[in-house]
Amino acid sequence: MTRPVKAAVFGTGSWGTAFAMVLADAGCEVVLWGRRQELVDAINSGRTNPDYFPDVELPANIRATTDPAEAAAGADFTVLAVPSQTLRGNLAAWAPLLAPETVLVSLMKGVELGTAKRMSEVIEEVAKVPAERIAIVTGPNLAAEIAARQPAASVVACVDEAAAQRLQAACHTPYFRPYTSTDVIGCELGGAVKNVIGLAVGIADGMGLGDNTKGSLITRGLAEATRLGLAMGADPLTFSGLAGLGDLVATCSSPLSRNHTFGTNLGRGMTLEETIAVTKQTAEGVKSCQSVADLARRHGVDMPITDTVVDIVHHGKPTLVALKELMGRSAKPERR
Ligand SMILES: NC(=O)C1=CN([C@@H]2O[C@H](COP(=O)(O)OP(=O)(O)OC[C@H]3O[C@@H](n4cnc5c(N)ncnc54)[C@H](O)[C@@H]3O)[C@@H](O)[C@H]2O)C=CC1
Ligand SMILES: O=C(CO)COP(=O)(O)O
Repeated sequence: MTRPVKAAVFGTGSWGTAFAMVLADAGCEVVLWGRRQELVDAINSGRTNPDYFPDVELPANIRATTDPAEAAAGADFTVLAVPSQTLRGNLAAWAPLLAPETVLVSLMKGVELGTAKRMSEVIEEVAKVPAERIAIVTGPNLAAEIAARQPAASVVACVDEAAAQRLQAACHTPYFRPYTSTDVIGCELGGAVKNVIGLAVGIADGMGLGDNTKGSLITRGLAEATRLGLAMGADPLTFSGLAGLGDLVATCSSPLSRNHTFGTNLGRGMTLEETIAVTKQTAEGVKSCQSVADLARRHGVDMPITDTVVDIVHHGKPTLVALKELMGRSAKPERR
C-alpha cells in the first residue's frame, strides 16, 4: 500500500488555508504552519480557521502547528503562502528544516521589492534547491470561492514536467482542476501583473467609470504582461491562459479581490494611508507594482498602465490627472 502524499503549508491566511483544503480533499496529509498559537489551537480544536473562513469546516486530514520543523518534516510538497515581501526572511529560517527531496510550491503572486526577483527565484536562491524542485500554483483562484468548493481551474508550473504532474495529482479534486505548464516565468508574471491591473481596474471602478474602461484596461494590461513576458523569455501563449487572462478576469471582476478592492477605495478618493488601514489582507500589487515597473525598465518594456498605478499609489498622483495622461499618450498600432 502506498502512503498518502504529505504536504506542509506555510501560511494560515486565506489562500494557504483554502489550498490546504484542496490538498486535503485530494487525499494529502496536510500540516499547516501558522505564526500565532491561538489561531493554530483554534484550527486544531474547532476545525475551522476563525480569522479567515469561520463558517467552513476544515477536513480531518489537516492539522496545524506553530513549529516549522514539525510542519516541514517528511513533506513531499512544501507550500509557501506568506506575503511575497516576507518570503526571503521566512524561508531563510525554514530552509534548514526542509525535507531532503521536497518540492517547494509557491502560491504567491508578487515580485520582490529591490531585487525585482520572482518568487521562484527567491526560493532557488534562499533554499538552494534546483529549479526542478520549485513549482508554482496560479490562476483564477479567489480563495473564498475555493474554500466554498466552487469549481475553478488552475495552473501548476514547474520546469520539470514530471514534478508538475505529481503536484497536479496531489491537488486535483472534483472542484479544483489543475493544468500543468513548464512556463514558470510566464505563469509567475501573469499572477504578479494581474494584481497591478486589478488595482487599475479597481481605481476606474471607484471613479465611477464603466465597462468599456474595464475591458480596455484588462486587454491593454494583458498586452503589458505579454510584452514583459516575451522580453523575459516566457511563452506568450501563457498569457491567454489561466495564469494570464483567466486570473485577470477573475480579479478585475470580483469584489473578493483585495487588489481590486484596494484600487476601488483609492478611486473613491481615500488616501493611501486610509486604504491601507481598511485593508485586512495582503494586496500584493500595492508593493509589487513598483517591482513590476522595475522589471519593465530593466527589460526595456513599455508598461504605461503599470507606471500609472505606481504614480497613483506611490507618488500620490491624482487619479483624474493620471487618467488624462494615460489617455493622452501618442496613438499607436494595437500590435507592435
Ligand atoms: N487570497 C487569494 O484569493 C489568493 C492569494 N494568492 C496569493 O497568496 C499569497 C498569500 O496571500 P493570502 O493568503 O491571500 O494573504 P492573507 O493576507 O490572507 O494571509 C497571509 C498570511 O501570512 C501571514 N503573514 C503575514 N506577515 C507575515 C510574516 N512577516 N511572516 C510570516 N507570516 C506572515 C499572515 O498572518 C497570514 O496568515 C499572496 O502572494 C497572494 O497574492 C494567490 C491566489 C489567491
Ligand atoms: O489571486 C487572486 C485570485 O486568483 C486573488 O486576488 P487578490 O490577491 O487581489 O485577492
